[in-house]
Order: sequence, then structure tokens, then C-alpha cells
Amino acid sequence: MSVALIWVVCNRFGFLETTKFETLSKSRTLLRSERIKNLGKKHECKSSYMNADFMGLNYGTKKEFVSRVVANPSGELAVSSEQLVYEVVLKQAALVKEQMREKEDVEVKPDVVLPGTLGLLSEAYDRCGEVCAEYAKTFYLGTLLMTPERRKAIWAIYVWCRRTDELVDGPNASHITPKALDRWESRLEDLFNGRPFDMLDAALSDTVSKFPVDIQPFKDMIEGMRMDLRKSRYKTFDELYLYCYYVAGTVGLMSVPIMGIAPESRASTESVYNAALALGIANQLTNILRDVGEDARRGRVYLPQDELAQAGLSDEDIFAGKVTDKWRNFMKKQIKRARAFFDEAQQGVTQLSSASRWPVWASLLLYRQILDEIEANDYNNFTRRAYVSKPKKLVSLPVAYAKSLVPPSRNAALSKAIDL
Ligand SMILES: CC(C)=CCC/C(C)=C/CC/C(C)=C/CC/C(C)=C/[C@@H]1[C@@H](COP(=O)(O)OP(=O)(O)O)[C@]1(C)CC/C=C(\C)CC/C=C(\C)CCC=C(C)C
Ligand SMILES: [Mn+2]
Repeated sequence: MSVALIWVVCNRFGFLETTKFETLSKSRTLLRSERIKNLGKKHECKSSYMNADFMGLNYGTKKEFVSRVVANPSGELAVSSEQLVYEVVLKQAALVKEQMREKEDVEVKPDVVLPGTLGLLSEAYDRCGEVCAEYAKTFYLGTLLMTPERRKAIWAIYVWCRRTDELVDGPNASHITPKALDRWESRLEDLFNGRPFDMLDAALSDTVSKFPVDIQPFKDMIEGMRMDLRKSRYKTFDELYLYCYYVAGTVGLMSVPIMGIAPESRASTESVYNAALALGIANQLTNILRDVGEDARRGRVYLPQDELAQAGLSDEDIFAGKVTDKWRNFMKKQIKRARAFFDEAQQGVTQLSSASRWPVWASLLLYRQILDEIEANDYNNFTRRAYVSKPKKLVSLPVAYAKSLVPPSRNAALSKAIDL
């Protein structure tokens, strides 16, 4: 009965037209000469530059840098994951700009309220808030600073992401099949089309009818869960990058349309999306570095196999779980790379609307400190879980608050630097 009512409510809101992007995995085709021409110079990809630097490759200045191509196992050249993900970023940014423009032209009609249905929707959002508070307390507290509309929308997205992650990471994970993920995806399509399946879906259905959120990052997150089902090793950082985009970079892309960009920001929408993507990647890399031992006990090694080999390490060393100098050196490089992604993200946080900056700074600073804790544990991430202590968390909150007060620079030259 209540589901039917919510279905009616959400149906009435109409639906966001979903864009006809090819899924990222489909577009991950081998590089043809025209693709090289089109992709090479068109988008200067900051992250690619950053990784090239990390790998000790010298590509000259950032401006001169032309995106990297990677070789697949049979030696053929393919478009790098970063380049493909960057295309998604550009499309998301273009879409949000287009939708914002359309919104300005559209006359806002008053909502037709069906008796009894608004109460159900607000109950659905309250439940999302409870789930968020239960799983991510600090972040939940941060969301309380946002406007009520934005806060509820972020809770609804959080809950959908958490439920998606639980499918492959939760107690029923061993029963999850690719078919189950296909069903989850068609449920996602239904809710984007105003036909939610349950209360929590109804909250997200309402959110996507109000904010310019696209379905693509949601679909891509499900793709990441598919990847987790079929894969437990990553040959290169390029492969790992794609996984990180799917499961975490997508969260950044989902969140920006809700959090909003500060009206006074001079940075381009693309650069803000790129920073959001970088935060997702940084968080996921940190998560992987923190959980090396735990993942190994589940037979999973997310660390790039080629980089392990270059460091003179193998899966066996990870299963043995001995902290050696080889391991320390390897970890130092991995931490350096994760920090570079955090640095990239930090430039974008300031561009967000003022009320959204504090929760993002708080989550960034707290997650980033996990890297410091791994160092403090002398790189023993096999048997010691790095965590940020309560006092350190408490100190981070006012620091995050102070950072959130810094407005986007009005200095055009500085904003241009962000656009690199
Ligand atoms: C303010 C803020 C952080 C908003 C994001 C809120 C949101 C919708 C979060 C969803 C997170 C989620 C449940 C994702 C599912 C996949 C997953 C579990 C990813 C890992 C998160 C950490 O979770 P945890 O430590 O609990 O991991 P375990 O399951 O225990 O292993 C991830 C590591 C990644 C999450 C990614 C983000 C939070 C990206 C946030 C980016 C933004 C909000 C963009 C900000 C904008 C700019 C311009 C920087
Ligand atoms: Mn997880």
C-alpha cells in the first residue's frame, strides 16, 4: 500500500531524461587512429600527468602533456582508464550545465500534493538519515549543516551507495550473482523513471527528480560491483584506476549536482567534477591501502601486480604478511600517489557552495589521515588496521570548518590554474 502510494508520488514528479551515454565498459574499446587524434590533445588529463610523474615517467610540463595510452596484455595500444573516465567527467559537467540552463527557462509549477504521500516521503528520507547516521556518523553531522533539501538528497544517495556496496561486501555477498546485479540495475532505472521499488528507493527517486543528477555514475558503480565479482587481481594501476572510479569516483560525480558549485566560483564545472572524481579515487586508494591484510584474507589483492613485481614483491609476500624494507618502500610510493589525488581534490572543495564545504573537508581530512596512521604503524597494514583516533577526529572538525570558510578565489588566474 505505502509502496504504491510512494510510486504515485514519485511518478507525479516526472523523471529526469537519462542521457544515452554508452556505458564506460562498452566504450573501453581498443584505440583506433581517429580516437588517438580525438582524445590525445583534446582533454589534458591532470590525473594522467600526476600518475606519469608518480611512475617516474617524464612527460614534460603539464601543458605539454598529452594523455597516456596503455598497452593491453597482447601489446596493443588502448585508451587509458583515466582518459575514458575523464570523458565521463566532461559529459557529466556538460549535462549539469545544460540542465541548470534549462531550469532557468522553465516556469516552476507548484507541487500537486496527494493527501498522505508527503508524510511517507518524509518518512523515507528520515530513514535514509538514520542509516547514514548509523554508518557514517561524522559525515552525517556534517550534512546537518547543509540546507534541508540538499541534506536529504545526500542521505538518499548515501543509502543507495551503501546498499549497492553491501550487495558484494555485506553478509549476503556469497549469494550475489551477476543476475542479481542486473536486477539491481533495472530497479535503478525504474526509480529514475519514477517507479521506485521501496521506501529508500522512493527517496532517491524524489531526489533525482529535483536535482540534475544523471544515472550514469550510478550505473557505473554497479559495474564496479560486477568487477568485484569477477576479478580479484589488478595487473596495472590503469586497471585499478578504473575500479576506483567505478566504486568511489562515481560518488563524487553523484554528489556535485547536490552540493552545488559556489555562485562566485570562477572554476569551470569540469574542473570541479574532476576534483570530485579525484576525492573518490583518493578515498578508495586509501581504503585499499588500509585493508591490505583484510582483503588478502578474502583472497583479494587490489594492489597493482606490475608495481608489486617492480618492488620485488608478489602475492605470496602479501599472504605471508611480513613488513620488510621492500614492503615499506612499496607502501611509501602507494601513499605518495594517494596523497597526490587528495591534493588534486582539495583544490576543488573550495569551489563548492559554502554550506557543502565543511562536510567535504571533514571527510577528506579524516580519510587522508588514515595514510598518516599507516605510516605510524610502520606500514603494517597486514595485521594492524589504521584508524584515526577520536581526539584526532575531534581536532579535525574545527580545522575542516576553518577551511570551509575560505571562499573560492575571485582571482581569475588562480581559478585558471585549477582548470589545468
Ligand atoms: C560529504 C561526502 C563525503 C559526501 C559523499 C556521501 C556519499 C553519497 C557517500 C557514499 C559512500 C558509499 C557508501 C560508497 C559505496 C562504495 C564504498 C564503500 C566506497 C568507499 C567509501 C568509504 O567507505 P568505508 O570506509 O565505510 O569503506 P568500507 O566499506 O568499510 O570498506 C569509499 C572509500 C569511497 C567513498 C567516496 C567518497 C565519499 C567520495 C566523496 C566525494 C565527494 C563528496 C565530492 C566532493 C566534491 C569535491 C569538488 C571535492
Ligand atoms: Mn567496502
